[in-house]
Amino acid sequence: MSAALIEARGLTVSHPGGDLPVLNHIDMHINPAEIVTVVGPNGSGKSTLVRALLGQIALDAGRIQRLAGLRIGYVPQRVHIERAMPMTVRRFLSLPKRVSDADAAAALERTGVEGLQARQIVSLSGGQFQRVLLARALLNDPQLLVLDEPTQGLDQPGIVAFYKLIEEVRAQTGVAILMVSHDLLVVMRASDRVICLNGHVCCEGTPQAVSAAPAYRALFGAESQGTLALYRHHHDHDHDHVAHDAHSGHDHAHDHHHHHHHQQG
Ligand SMILES: Nc1ncnc2c1ncn2[C@@H]1O[C@H](COP(=O)(O)OP(=O)(O)OP(=O)(O)O)[C@@H](O)[C@H]1O
Repeated sequence: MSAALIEARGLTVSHPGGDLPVLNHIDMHINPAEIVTVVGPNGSGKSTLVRALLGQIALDAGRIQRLAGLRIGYVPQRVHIERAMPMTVRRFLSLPKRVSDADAAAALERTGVEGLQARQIVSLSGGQFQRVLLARALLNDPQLLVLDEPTQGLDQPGIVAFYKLIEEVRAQTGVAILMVSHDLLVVMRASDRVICLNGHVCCEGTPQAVSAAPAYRALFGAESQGTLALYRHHHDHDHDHVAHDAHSGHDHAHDHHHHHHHQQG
């Protein structure tokens, strides 16, 4: 039996009207207390994967296995959340489920925004709102937090601070975290495992392995050079994790090296 919190096998998903599947035969899992980040270009199916894992959309094929009674805290993309409603932080934390004042206060404190209860949601900064969303997602004591582009709209210091907070929350609570993100550099530092998605799983493994993988570098081009450089810089003396997932049985069909043979004239 698998010890994973959630596991997908052969996950294939199409959207209505789309002729080709958005996700093709995805195999993935998340272990307890693990921080896993899904990266990929726009439209590569990241949000679709998250919604499929949450059981929000129908599958064409494959299956998803969740640990019995798995508690998930979900923070959808911020752009999809209505913020204009007049509502205090305190009331927002009691939606959809009523929570005690003590629990609300503890959650805000844990995410570094203690004392904001009386504030209107609309008056919060982007970073404060993100932390309030995280506080709400933590209220049901989840075993798995799912965050879809949690740092969208934050500035660089805000992004760094948010990932630091995520790591603290994981250390304190043992929650596993599945994130979708575009912040390649920061993601690489804050994740235990990275899944590079482009309709299928292009490559996956430790941040270091993924940032060196040809499929990842082909997908992200110049931006990937930055993450690789970062890894060389931070892991110059680390010889244990140099090998990437060549032995994991994942699809490396897109990892071809092209050797050009020049004929001598
Ligand atoms: N409800 C839907 N109905 C039809 N097509 C959809 C739907 N949701 C997403 N799609 C399409 O599926 C593809 C994958 O979308 P998805 O949002 O999963 O990608 P993404 O990697 O999260 O993109 P982004 O980085 O831009 O958020 C896109 O081509 C998108 O237009």
